[in-house]
Amino acid sequence: MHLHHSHDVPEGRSYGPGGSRSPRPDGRRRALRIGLGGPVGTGKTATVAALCRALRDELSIAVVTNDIYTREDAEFLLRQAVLPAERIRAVETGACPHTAIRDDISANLEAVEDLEDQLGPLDVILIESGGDNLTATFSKGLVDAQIFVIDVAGGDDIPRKGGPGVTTSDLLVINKTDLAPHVGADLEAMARDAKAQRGDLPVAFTALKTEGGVTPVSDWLRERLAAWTSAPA
Ligand SMILES: Nc1nc2c(ncn2[C@@H]2O[C@H](COP(=O)(O)OP(=O)(O)OP(=O)(O)O)[C@@H](O)[C@H]2O)c(=O)[nH]1
Repeated sequence: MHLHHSHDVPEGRSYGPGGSRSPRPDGRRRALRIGLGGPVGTGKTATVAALCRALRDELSIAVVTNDIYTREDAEFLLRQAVLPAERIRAVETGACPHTAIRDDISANLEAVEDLEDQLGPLDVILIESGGDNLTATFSKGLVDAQIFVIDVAGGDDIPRKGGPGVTTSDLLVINKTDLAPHVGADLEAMARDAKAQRGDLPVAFTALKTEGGVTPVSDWLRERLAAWTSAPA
């Protein structure tokens, strides 16, 4: 099919914007698109890697990474062989990664549609944003749901301080709980503060270096996917 190379995002994209379930031109439902954002070094790539390992035998998964000038995150995932190489795409944002996931989403949309064209039906596409600050959020035109990853090493007052990632993400991941005793982070206070900021929106505490550490996130993703596939197309 024809791929868009312009920087404008045309109205009525072929597979429909995030949030819309409009089918692909061949009538199939498009993949569920999940964004992963969060500050530098909190474990976004580690979450993507662990999700791929946990789910790749049961689901058809692909990944898009965003880095400023490099393909580092994609290369890490390739080295770790979490998925076959053709399932991993790198977008070099060349500037603030915010822009690529929020304002000018055309390069990411192109990567997503390209993956679906080349690989056939996919269940999930994970879109990882470059490391950024607490305000990085994804355009609803790019993703159907977003995960925001923070860690206990960044300070246990981050959930209390809020910010759009903490307050509005569909899943807040608080990673590196294994480090809590070493950095004096109070996990119960973090859970309380997150609840106060997020109400009923879910929070997952993870220790990704631990076997099975990604389970709360993979369980959430399975639920999202079940809701996505059971809703009318
Ligand atoms: N102790 C501990 N380290 C972790 C955990 N998860 C990730 N790490 C480590 O934290 C570092 C950063 O993880 P990444 O997954 O690269 O973080 P990122 O958010 O993708 O980083 P950027 O892409 O640079 O923003 C790596 O050295 C990981 O091995 C965890 O649960 N516990």
